[in-house]
Amino acid sequence: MNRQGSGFILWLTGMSGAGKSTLSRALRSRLEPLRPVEVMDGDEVRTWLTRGLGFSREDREENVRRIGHVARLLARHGVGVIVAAISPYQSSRAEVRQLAADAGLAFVEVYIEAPLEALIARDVKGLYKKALAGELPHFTGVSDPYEAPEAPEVTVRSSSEPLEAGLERVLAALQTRGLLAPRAA
Ligand SMILES: Nc1ncnc2c1ncn2[C@@H]1O[C@H](COP(=O)(O)OS(=O)(=O)O)[C@@H](OP(=O)(O)O)[C@H]1O
Ligand SMILES: Nc1ncnc2c1ncn2[C@@H]1O[C@H](COP(=O)(O)OP(=O)(O)O)[C@@H](O)[C@H]1O
Repeated sequence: MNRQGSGFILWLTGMSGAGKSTLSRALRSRLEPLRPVEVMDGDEVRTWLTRGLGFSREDREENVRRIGHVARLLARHGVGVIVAAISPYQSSRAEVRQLAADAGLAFVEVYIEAPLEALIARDVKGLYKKALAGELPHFTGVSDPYEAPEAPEVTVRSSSEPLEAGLERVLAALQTRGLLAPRAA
């Protein structure tokens, strides 16, 4: 346990449009009154921390590694860090989980699952249309792999359950681990 007792990394993984940003915003609203919280969203992180990285395997691994490093720094000081990144490779997610474990920090992996057909139908950003037309190489789920987690702490099925249901399960997972209490003074 770290000195301040309650820093953690809540890692949301899933394909584009699965609902990572939506769930992270909902989680932030619920957690903020209780404790310090930061959201690290792939889209935003790529504008700052990992600007210049692309979507090759090597670049995605580097992206995830840097996010994991900063998340650990924050969590070590008692912040509840919510990461929302596709993070498609099992080995990368295992690496950041290990980083957290080495620092004595809780790591809670949340898999946001939705069938590809549902994501194509949603297509919030119009990226699937482009990818299916062959205009976006290395697009996760279409022309690039997504390795689903085998044993995530929580699975959220965003195409078949309301946001609130998944949200409550994630909060319950934090509660069970004693991570919802306000940070000790
Ligand atoms: N080729 C390709 N594949 C997947 N996603 C793409 C791609 N090109 C751009 N985008 C946009 O980048 C966002 C994903 O960035 P991440 O940092 O989360 O990706 S990763 O974890 O490094 O795999 C992702 O955001 P989300 O839709 O919020 O997941 C997309 O908007
Ligand atoms: N549990 C849910 N039930 C129904 N629709 C959802 C759910 N979660 C997310 N969505 C919808 O799916 C889309 C997901 O977008 P977003 O959160 O930006 O995904 P991501 O960050 O994974 O790319 C949004 O339009 C959102 O309203």
